[in-house]
Amino acid sequence: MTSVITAQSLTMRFRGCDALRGVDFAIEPGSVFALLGENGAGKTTMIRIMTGFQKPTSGECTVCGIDPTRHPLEVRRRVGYVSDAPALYDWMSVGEIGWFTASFFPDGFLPAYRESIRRYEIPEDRKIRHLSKGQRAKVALSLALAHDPELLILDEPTSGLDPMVRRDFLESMIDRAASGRTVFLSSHQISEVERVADTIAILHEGKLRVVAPLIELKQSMTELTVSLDDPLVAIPSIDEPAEVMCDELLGRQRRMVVRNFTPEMHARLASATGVVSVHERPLSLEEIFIACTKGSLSRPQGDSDPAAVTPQAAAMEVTI
Ligand SMILES: Nc1ncnc2c1ncn2[C@@H]1O[C@H](COP(=O)(O)OP(=O)(O)OP(=O)(O)O)[C@@H](O)[C@H]1O
Repeated sequence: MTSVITAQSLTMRFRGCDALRGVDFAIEPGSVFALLGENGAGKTTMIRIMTGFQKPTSGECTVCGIDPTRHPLEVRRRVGYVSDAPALYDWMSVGEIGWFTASFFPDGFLPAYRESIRRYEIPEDRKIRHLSKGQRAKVALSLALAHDPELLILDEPTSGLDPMVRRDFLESMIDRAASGRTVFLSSHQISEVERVADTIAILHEGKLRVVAPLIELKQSMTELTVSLDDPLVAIPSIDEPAEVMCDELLGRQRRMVVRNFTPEMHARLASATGVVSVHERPLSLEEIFIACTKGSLSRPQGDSDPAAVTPQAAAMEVTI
């Protein structure tokens, strides 16, 4: 299957800031792919590169098989894109902006746009500058969808929409994916994303911490609570294929979020000297997000636990 979007070692360095640090992923057609990340994680930068508005410092990206750096207009013709702050011509009316945009697309754009505007109950003769924030978002979405693009790229698509419209809109994304089209969205709204996305990527300080199908991601992450005899006791290190996403010491309890933790590792940990008990608990997507975005990646840390090891916990770790 040909990927709709690919990113290879994508890096974006602004003055004094590494917005993206070696990002790799590939998105297959017919999926709803959600890019999650805290403020400043690099989501908009990623989208600006994909849509040809930003040239990466290094690395490669393709969108619908096209390099957006070399052919930005071609990419923008093929995809539907709504930015986090859609720039619409304020002096046009809702009808005029549809008519104007239709001139860049094949026949069929204008009737589809007008139908969408009618469903959102926005008067065609109203000026863009007189629309509410939510109405502007609806106009931007209608413009992005009217040519029925094979790929829809949405930066914070639901900000400004009321809960009813938000739900309907996100559910319509599932229908798009079912018909073979692809949706890429960036969001902070984890509970909403969880309802619609089939693949999740979590970006933290410009680095992708995880990219995986939602179900697989949730099955692979576990929270470990290790009760200890003594807070200074050394416990066996958790090695590959497992990955410690975060690690905290709370009194005599070590709390870790671990990916790909196996029953053998559990048995080894539970039988270690000084370990009283080991409890495992599945995590919600929100808890996974917090575990992946806690702490700073720029601090010098061990390879197996790049997220947030407390100094005490790091000092206690031994390899067996
Ligand atoms: N043109 C620029 N010049 C300098 N720094 C920039 C520029 N654009 C973005 N950055 C920086 O790059 C980092 C990533 O910004 P970006 O807008 O991609 O984050 P984001 O994940 O979309 O955040 P938010 O959720 O707050 O919108 C931030 O630290 C930001 O300050």
